Parts: sequence; C-alpha cells; structure tokens
Amino acid sequence: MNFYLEAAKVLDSLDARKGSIKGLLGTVVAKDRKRTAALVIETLKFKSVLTEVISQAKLLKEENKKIKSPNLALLLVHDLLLARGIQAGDGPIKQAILRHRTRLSAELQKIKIKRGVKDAKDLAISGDPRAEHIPRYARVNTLLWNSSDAIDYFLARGFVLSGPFESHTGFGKDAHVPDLLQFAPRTLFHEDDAYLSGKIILQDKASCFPAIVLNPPSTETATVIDATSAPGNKTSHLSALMGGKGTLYAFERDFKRFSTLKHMLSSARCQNVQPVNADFLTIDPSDTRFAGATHILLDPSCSGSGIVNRLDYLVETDAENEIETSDRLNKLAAFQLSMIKHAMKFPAVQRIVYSTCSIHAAENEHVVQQALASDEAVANSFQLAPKEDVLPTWPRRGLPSEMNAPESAESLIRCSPGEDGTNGFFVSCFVKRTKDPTKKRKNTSSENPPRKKKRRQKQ
Ligand SMILES: C[S@@+](CC[C@H](N)C(=O)[O-])C[C@H]1O[C@@H](n2cnc3c(N)ncnc32)[C@H](O)[C@@H]1O
Repeated sequence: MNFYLEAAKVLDSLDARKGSIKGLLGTVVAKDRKRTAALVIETLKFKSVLTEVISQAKLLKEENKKIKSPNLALLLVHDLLLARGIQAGDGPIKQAILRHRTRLSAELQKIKIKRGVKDAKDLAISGDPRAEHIPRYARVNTLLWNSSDAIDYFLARGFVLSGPFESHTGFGKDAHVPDLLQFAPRTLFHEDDAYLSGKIILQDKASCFPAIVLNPPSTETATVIDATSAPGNKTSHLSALMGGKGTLYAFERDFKRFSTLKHMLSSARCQNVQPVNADFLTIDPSDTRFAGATHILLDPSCSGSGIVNRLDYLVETDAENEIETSDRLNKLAAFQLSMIKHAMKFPAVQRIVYSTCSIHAAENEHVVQQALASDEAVANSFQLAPKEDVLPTWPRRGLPSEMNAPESAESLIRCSPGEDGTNGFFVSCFVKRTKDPTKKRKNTSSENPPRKKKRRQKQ
C-alpha cells in the first residue's frame, strides 16, 4: 500500500498547487519514479470519471473510517477498474475498496453508456491538442557536428526529408534557426546515439531565439554571461555560437539544477563555459572576472504559461487559480525586472537579451517597459535593439497595446503556443546607445571647440 500512499501524496501536492506534475514526480525516490509517474498520469486522465464513480457508489461516505484520502481512493479505484487490479497485499483499505467492487463497476458502466463509448479507455481526457502542432525540435550541436552530417545520419536511420507533419518519420530544416531540425511531434530520441552523445540537443525552436538574438562574439577574448543557466540549453547554444571561444560564465543559483547544468555542459562538450553556482543578483558587476562581459543572456524563472505541456493539461485550472496567478505574476515580474536592472550595471555590457516562456504581458512587455524607464537604463543609455537586429523575419512581434510607444513592440518577439509551431515565448533585446557620431564630429571641428568651453563653464 506504501506505493499508493506515495502516489496519493503527489496528487495531494498537485491539489495544493505545490508544483507541476513533472516537478512533483521528480521528488519521488528514483526506484519508484517510473511506476508512480505512470499511475499518477493515468489516474489524472480519468480523474473526473473516477470522481463521479466514487461519488455515485458512495465509497467515501460508507468507508470513511478506512479510507481517509480521496486521492488514495482515486488511485485504487483506477487500478481496480482500469488496470490490472490493486497491486498491494491484503489489508483494511484494499478490503474496503473491494467490498464496493460491484457497485463501482456498475457506475463506470453507466458513464460509458451515457457517453456512448464501448471501451473505458475512451473516457480518458486527451493531452493538450496544441502539442500536435509543435514539431519535435533537435538542435545540431555545432561544437561536435554539422547539419549536413546530421541530415545524412537521420536519412540513414529511415527518416525522410518531407517535413515534420507528413509522416511519423518526416523531418526537415527549420526556416528561422540555423542548425535546427524539425521532426514529427511524437518522435522519441531518448535512445538515439546522436542524442546520447550530445550531438543533438532537444530544444524548442522559440527557446533557440535568445542566443541567436544575443549574437555573442566568437573571439578568444570574448566574455559573455548567461545569468540563469540550468538546465543549460541556451548556455550550450551560446557556447556553440561562440565557436567554443572566449569565456561564457554560466550562473545558476539552485544547487540541484547546477548539477544538471554541469552534466549537460559536459555532455555537449562546452569547453569555453565556466559554470558558477551563485545568485546572479549577488554578483558584483565590477568583479574583474565579469566586468568585461559585453553580452548577457537573462532567461529567468517565469510563470511558464507559454509551455504547451501534455501533462499539465491534466490538471484543471479554476477561478481561484487565476487570482493566485495574478499575485504570483507580480512577484515574478518584480524579480525579472531586478535581474535586467542588475545586468545593466555591468560596465562593459553592450547587449542584454531578456526572455521568458510566458504569455503574460505582465512578465513581458510590462517588464521591458519598466526596465527602459529604470535609473539603470537611463544612466547607461539602454534602449531596445531595432527590429532588424532582432530576428526580423519572425512575423509575430510584441503587443503594441502593452507598450507606451506602440511602434517599439516591433523590436520584441512573441511566439504563440501551438499557433507558431512553438511553445509560447517572448524575447527582447536591450542595447547600449552608441554616441551620436555627428555630435562627435561637431565637437572636434576647429570652428567649434566646445571642450575647453565646457570645462570653463564647469569651473
Ligand atoms: C527558465 S530557467 C533557465 C533555462 C535555461 N536558460 C535553459 O535554456 O536551459 C531559469 C533558471 O534560472 C535560475 N535562477 C533563477 N534566479 C536566479 C538568480 N538570481 N541567479 C542565478 N540563477 C537563477 C533558476 O534556478 C532556473 O534554473
């Protein structure tokens, strides 16, 4: 019964909104994780049906002394009616459920008739339909491979260059991101040699935009910062764009995620990356190691509301959740703004990319707006990079109605979950305004030597 009790704890935590399905399953001891995940996910697919069956059969009312947890009842009734039976030794809880077996089966049968289905499996809720419109993306790690060899490799494995939606073996090159391949949405790579050896990195298309927009230098003296790195997809992308040259400092404050980051960097052979287990906000911008950073990537924690996730679709949202979200969003936005403002303090920084996988203006356009108005932006002359420097061929831009200057939304990128063949995403890029060369010319002209004049005025 312990196995069911542990699974019930996961469902309780989900109800209490203590984390995502994936996150909570990650906390289950490794040896039980796979089995628990299967049970929890399958039970969630049938949650509304099982709840109705349990309620109509009056199971919890009649057995309230033996079965105290409604989630435990869901799991046990799931296995009784929809799987191979309850996988636990005999005991009072199992006996309590079995006493109601006939009634529970009858209630399930009634629901099947009502909904016109023959097989109980057809009562399951299906995953997020938007996921079917998002290809499985694989970025070729150019530190180890190239696109042409990758295409030959997949052709030799039976894939066909017909695009990701033609058949389950179709694949193709992405139109916006170099070295990105698109496969059919359900393609599995977990046993593929190219994936296991770090030659391809599974990364959603939109999540490749930040490194491309940051466009880091590829020189031996380059210094670049990824302020929020784990699990390391964008870090490894930056490292590849830098051609493995210069130094890329990869910050990650969470120790567990820092281990994941180090593992990813080692598998992708990112030799120019120095991972740092620290909170970026505590880093002194004048520290000699980091003061020379010219490019900073900021992809901080966000609501994740743009992620099209087959699993989280299984958890219902309600009005109460919406209110909770707005409070959470304000906190996230304040944190995101503090990260941008901190990045703007680095003395040599020229370019800062800020991205989220959120669909909320509160974390996107509004944060950008506040960052532009901040003392840090004004003192260090930051402005939004023009559209032509921010993936100009990408059609979906920021929301004009959410910007003080609506035309500045053209500088921003948005991706709409499912509609654009990606998850929901947002990218912005701040650049340091260069001094106006015409003014410089005037100042140095012999007719108008303002330098001395200015000094005199100051005295
Ligand atoms: C959205 S994830 C980054 C994903 C990553 N860029 C990628 O593409 O794989 C945000 C990460 O930033 C980390 N983080 C949040 N605040 C941080 C801070 N102040 N300093 C360093 N890391 C931070 C979180 O622990 C989390 O791992």
